[in-house]
Amino acid sequence: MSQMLLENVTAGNVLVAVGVCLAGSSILNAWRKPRYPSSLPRVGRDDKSILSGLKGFMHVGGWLQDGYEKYNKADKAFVLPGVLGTQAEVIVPMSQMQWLVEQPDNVLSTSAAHYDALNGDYSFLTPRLLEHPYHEHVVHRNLARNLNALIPALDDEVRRCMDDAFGTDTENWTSVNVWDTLLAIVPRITNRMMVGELLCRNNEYLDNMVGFTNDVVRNMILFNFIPRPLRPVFGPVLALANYYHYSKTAKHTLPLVKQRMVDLERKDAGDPAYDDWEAPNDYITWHIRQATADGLAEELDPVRVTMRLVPLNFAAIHTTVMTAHGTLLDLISADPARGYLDGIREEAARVLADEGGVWNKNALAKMYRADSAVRESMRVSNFAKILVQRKVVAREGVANPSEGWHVPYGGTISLPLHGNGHDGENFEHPEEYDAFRNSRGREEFEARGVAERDPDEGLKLKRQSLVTTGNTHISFGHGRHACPGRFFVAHELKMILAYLVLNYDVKPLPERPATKWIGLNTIPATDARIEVKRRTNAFTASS
Ligand code: HEM
Repeated sequence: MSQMLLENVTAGNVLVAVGVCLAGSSILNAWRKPRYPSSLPRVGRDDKSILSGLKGFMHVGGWLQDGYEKYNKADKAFVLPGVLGTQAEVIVPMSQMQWLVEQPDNVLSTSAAHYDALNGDYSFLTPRLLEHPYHEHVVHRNLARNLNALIPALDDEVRRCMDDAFGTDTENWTSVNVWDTLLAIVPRITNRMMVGELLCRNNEYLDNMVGFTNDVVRNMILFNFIPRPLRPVFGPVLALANYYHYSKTAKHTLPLVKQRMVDLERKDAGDPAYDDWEAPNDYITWHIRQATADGLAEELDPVRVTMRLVPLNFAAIHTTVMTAHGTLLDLISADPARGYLDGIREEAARVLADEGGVWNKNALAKMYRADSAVRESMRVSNFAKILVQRKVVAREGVANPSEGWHVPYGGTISLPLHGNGHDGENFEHPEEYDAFRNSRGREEFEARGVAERDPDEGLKLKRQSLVTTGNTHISFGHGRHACPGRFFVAHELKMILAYLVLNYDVKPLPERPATKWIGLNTIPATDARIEVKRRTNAFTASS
């Protein structure tokens, strides 16, 4: 039987099977799509053929831009068609952002949009994890308030893993693949915050956590080709790799979580053996403390805690790696005459000298140039074309007060990240990477005497920081569901950048390795390489 099956696996048969799946997917997609009002203008394909749907994958970015120029800039929403397995969405103008993000969660839901986009039915071990994203609540409540205390640990981890990844050879140039290097650095630093010092350096744990996030991304692509009625059959098969990778991480996290629960209980009970013990400042402690305070027995199951680490790593790893990758390539391929790397080097050395040579909240807050370089890269080298997706979960749908249209239950509404970030009315020379675009004004303001500083102007300039989301900066979302990890990311990326420029010379790249687009998402230039050499007068950040 299996012999017969194998004999039938020819290129032709595979193509036919893929074609049938695509056709089925497109037909079912058309049938189940939410009916958007006819008063909303449409962009993109004007016929419903499968071929047009397939070609749409290549053209959807252009359609989105057309809609942005024609409708969003005139304060109007429009419908962007779905391509392949994705669903059509309503793209609202930035003037409606406040309305969008202020809708209650039982009308427009962030988590339901994430659940659909990430295939929450299958890709995250149990649907419960994304149906009730308790890990997000824990992060919202705990990360920012514990961040300052985490800085010395992050600094320590940055130094260690940057030395490991970039080497310490002061004689020869070393060529490194930027993507792979960041994948060796970022998960480790991020997990120092999530699971602490010992586990964050465990390669088996890290490799499998990264493996899991890759599984989710791969499934996001593959599910597009599987018609919805067939997903209960194929979904569990696609999720096998996710279970495998999770179980390899749980091998390490489960004993840690169980031990932490015992330690916290004994400490709280006043056990004298724990007089000198301090609870580690990491996600595991925050989760146990938060779930205890919230009285949620379900979230105190040690297995559940280990599972929560998985979507959290998913939210943190690729987003940060893509942002760091974009920023490094933008900086290194900019004209050296613009002095970006030297400028950040000068800033980092000056700020660290002022603060006694160690990173702390004040020192990091003064890294205006590094802060600006990252924010500007998120604008010009955006990793998605639309963002801030919300799903209509109110049975009666949602009505828009500005234009009067109504979107039914199941519809999706988003913001035009790319159009807004590349709009000449928002940014002078919008296609140019101007690393210090957001820091020049701040530096100039700081250089004035105190009497000459207008506090309102100071406040306005502060809004140009990486973590301040708003009309012209939505890369972290906006409103109450804006990324709660962004304060952590700002610290992490500034420390990485500072360590790199203080301790390494980097050869400029003649041109920016190209980013490709697949539908509305980027495929970063994962083969890009840079050459680095350890500086003989290296300035170890916390030495
Ligand atoms: C450069 C890196 C990152 C980027 C670009 C990024 C971007 C985003 C965006 C766009 C959203 C969705 C906002 C919305 O739909 O309105 C989001 C949500 C979220 N991010 Fe991040 N993120 C990054 C890093 C992190 C890190 C390191 C963590 C964890 C420590 C994290 C945790 C979360 C969580 C928990 C949410 C869900 C918030 C909610 O729905 O209330 N992110 N992020």
